Amino acid sequence: MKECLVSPSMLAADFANIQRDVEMLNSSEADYIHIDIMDGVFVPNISFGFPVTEAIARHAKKPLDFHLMVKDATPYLEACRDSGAEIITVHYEACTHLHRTIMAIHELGAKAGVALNPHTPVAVLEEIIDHIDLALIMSVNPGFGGQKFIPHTFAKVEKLAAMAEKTNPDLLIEIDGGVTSENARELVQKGANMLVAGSFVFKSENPQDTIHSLKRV
Ligand SMILES: O=C(CO)[C@H](O)[C@H](O)COP(=O)(O)O
Ligand SMILES: [Fe+2]
Repeated sequence: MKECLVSPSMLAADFANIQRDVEMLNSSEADYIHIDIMDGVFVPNISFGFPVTEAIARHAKKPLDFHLMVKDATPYLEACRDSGAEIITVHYEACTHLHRTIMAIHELGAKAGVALNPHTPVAVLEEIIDHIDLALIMSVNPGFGGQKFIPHTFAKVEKLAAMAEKTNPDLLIEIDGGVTSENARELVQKGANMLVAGSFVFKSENPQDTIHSLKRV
């Protein structure tokens, strides 16, 4: 049995009952709370903005893991940190000056992550892997919750884990999109150590039990 970190995504929470859902996560075995920020430009959807993330932060007792699906993350990094972000993840595909962005996140005192879309090879991380705390492999095309897991993700996780082993063995390898108990075991076997789950947690009969089972794949 391998234990991994679980970061349930608030994208699948009931937005009319945010406090209730955050408190449910507080008393669960979740390690983080995943916050999806979408700008309607980098991805064809808009999720929620900082007034909402601040409300989440007011009630959250778990660290917040921000996933920025925005065309230009720079103007929002400080607001993420002010909203309690412990991890701030930006997309490789959206950052021209990725190294500068990673440094800016670290200067704010947060952990820095880089997310890769399904079509982006993990090899693009080669020159930045030593400078980041987390790599997020998207296992769906970003923008929406409740999509089907893309199986090619397994091979990407395996490649990334091999890369990380050489130079950054503490790297968090996070998988996001369509994660369920069906694919979680293989993801962890291939080297993932942090799972995001939105629909699978919030749409289940007992979200706390579901989180418990994901931690023990
Ligand atoms: O980044 C995301 C979408 O772009 C979400 O974190 C992800 O989709 C989680 O939702 P689900 O587990 O329902 O797929
Ligand atoms: Fe996400």
